[in-house]
Amino acid sequence: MNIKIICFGKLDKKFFLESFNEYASRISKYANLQIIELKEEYQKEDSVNKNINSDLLIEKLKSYADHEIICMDVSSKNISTEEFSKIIENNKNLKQAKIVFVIGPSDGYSDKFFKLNYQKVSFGKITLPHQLFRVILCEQIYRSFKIINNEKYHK
Ligand SMILES: C[S@@+](CC[C@H](N)C(=O)[O-])C[C@H]1O[C@@H](n2cnc3c(N)ncnc32)[C@H](O)[C@@H]1O
Repeated sequence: MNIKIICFGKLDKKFFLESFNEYASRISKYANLQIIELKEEYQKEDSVNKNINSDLLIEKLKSYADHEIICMDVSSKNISTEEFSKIIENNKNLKQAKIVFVIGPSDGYSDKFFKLNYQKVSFGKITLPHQLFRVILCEQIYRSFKIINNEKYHK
């Protein structure tokens, strides 16, 4: 199974990198994880940055039309870990499945992006910084595999 995370920028803090590497290594037992880092525009006005970064994302996602695309968005539908694991599990053929999770830009998604109606989910109504969110998303992906495989994991 192939899982991609499209996100903006790099992990530049040692503690985030170490945590991410730990979960990436755990996930590697279950899936092929690939991180695609886009260069974020942040030097212009917020509204301009938002459009430029969202347009970049829209272009990038065109290459993944054959993937299930899930955009992570604070203000969208809240889902539990079990519901999140179903998104992974519901891919009919786990070996062939291709999922892309998207971590959005710092200024959020543009109206144009929202109009494209990608599937969007939230891990709750708190806004997490994108580097920390990458770690949390990987932990939830790992946790999902433990649930799917009925394996023991600390609560
Ligand atoms: C710093 S946040 C962006 C916040 C932006 N102001 C907004 O309202 O979308 C960067 C990205 O992290 C992800 N993110 C952060 N907290 C999240 C949460 N609680 N649920 C889902 N995604 C989250 C989203 O993909 C978001 O686009």
